[in-house]
Amino acid sequence: MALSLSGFVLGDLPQQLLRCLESTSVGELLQYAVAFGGASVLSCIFVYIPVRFIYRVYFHPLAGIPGPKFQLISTYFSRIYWTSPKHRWTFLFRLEGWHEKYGPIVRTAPNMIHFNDIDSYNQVFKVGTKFPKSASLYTNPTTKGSLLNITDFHEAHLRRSALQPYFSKQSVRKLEGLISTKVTKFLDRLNDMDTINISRGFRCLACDVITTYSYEKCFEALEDPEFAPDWFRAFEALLDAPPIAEIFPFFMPLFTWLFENLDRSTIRKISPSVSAVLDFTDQCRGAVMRQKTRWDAGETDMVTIFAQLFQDDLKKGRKASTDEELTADALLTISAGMDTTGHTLTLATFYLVKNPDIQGKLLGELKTVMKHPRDDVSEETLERLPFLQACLKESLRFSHGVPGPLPRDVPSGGATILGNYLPPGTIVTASHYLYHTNPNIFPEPLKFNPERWLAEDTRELERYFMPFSRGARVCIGLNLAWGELSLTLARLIRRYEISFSNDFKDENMEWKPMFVPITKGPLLVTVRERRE
Ligand code: HEM
Repeated sequence: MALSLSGFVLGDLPQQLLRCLESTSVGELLQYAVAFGGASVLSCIFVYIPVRFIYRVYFHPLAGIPGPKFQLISTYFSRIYWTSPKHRWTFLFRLEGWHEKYGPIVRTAPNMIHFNDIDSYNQVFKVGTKFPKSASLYTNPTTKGSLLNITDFHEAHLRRSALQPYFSKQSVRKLEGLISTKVTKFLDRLNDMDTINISRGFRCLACDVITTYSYEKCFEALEDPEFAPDWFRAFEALLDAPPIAEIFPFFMPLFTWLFENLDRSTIRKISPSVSAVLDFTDQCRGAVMRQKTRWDAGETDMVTIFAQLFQDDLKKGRKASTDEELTADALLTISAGMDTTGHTLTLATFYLVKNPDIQGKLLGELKTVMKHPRDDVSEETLERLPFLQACLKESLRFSHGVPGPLPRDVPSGGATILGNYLPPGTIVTASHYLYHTNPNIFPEPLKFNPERWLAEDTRELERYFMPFSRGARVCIGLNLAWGELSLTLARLIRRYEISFSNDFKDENMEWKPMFVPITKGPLLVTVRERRE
């Protein structure tokens, strides 16, 4: 029987529909479903998407902001395009070209703009900013519950102010002996290795510093014969998440839920990397929970960055962190401190080996405060060495911290950027990479040239230098990072003659802008003790 819709009277439409369905065969129903589905897809392709595109280009509140039109077709289309093998990890570099073509403000998605203008950067990334972190990026399940993912200002301020005292310059100075001990261990290890994957070595060093510093429990990554503990390789594998996770981000919570609820041996069979990361998370949870138990039992005299988070702060109205939040922050401090510091030291070493004249000048300066190659030195002394500081700044400029784009939301009430009104909810983005490579500020930006930091007036360079980001969400570990960077680089260069290993190629240092920059391959070196 043909399904007739003609006789329906609105009042008893449900009954009529039921009767009609009863007398319809399954085959006919399927035919209708296919026809309906097909019609929907066709009207979506030929009506909905074009109409929406025309609206976005000509009538949307951001229509006046120039930018590539193909970015306005569909978010899914863009995600598929930018995760395709040819274009994956190239978005950041394409931004450069767009800014050249369209000017300092570019519309990069229907509801998103990117700006390349230092005054606007300082407007958005300042202390007391009204632009919160955007949930469009800070929802990564691996950092769920941690400080990094908090978008609410008040909540972030409470969490930061509980952690910050442990990362003040004074606190870091007190634990300088700890950093020095780990640096000595790292340097001694290099002596008995042939070809050294120093990219991993630096990360293991940073891991051992931050875990000892955070909760007394050193993870002993430097003990691994190849500087490659299992969990560490797993992190490397996971950083390169499959494109499908980027195209359909809403599947991520489902995967996370699945992995949280399957038993570990099953997960190991499905994905050894995920299983190793979960083991590592358990290790972090175990370390921080052991401390919490001791704290709750009244044993408050211990090294921990979590002391304040273990308890309520009634005065400020902050509740003690949950076990999940403590675990997430433990994981965050390790991953945030390990990769960024490791990457910067890798680039510093690469450029110093590549430029023997620069290395020679640095060595000369180091000899003025370290008479013998194996001498220890304090950070305070190193702070007075202008060329070392210049080399570190140049390495940080090349490493970018988090290259971008970093998204922030326009607050209620809207905002004006570069003369353009942006309605509330617009996502504004900025990329540290573009400031660090601005040729008007850093002539020959891709040349490693520490001398630029020794000019008489470097105020303009400093204005464009933000490897630790700026403002309300500036890196919490920057004092610790400076301590690690200066002590490690100074003692490494003073103690060893370093050469590239035969297996090393310069292309290894090309990098992909994931959330942090990841080089194409490792820095492989050989070392020889300086005999003096
Ligand atoms: C060379 C070393 C480092 C660089 C270049 C660096 C860079 C950065 C940058 C650019 C951000 C802002 C990210 C964003 O807005 O999404 C950040 C955040 C953060 N960094 Fe670092 N970092 C370094 C070392 C460290 C260390 C050693 C720690 C140790 C605890 C650390 C802990 C953090 C934390 C917890 C945050 C999140 C802050 C928040 O969301 O409020 N970082 N870092």
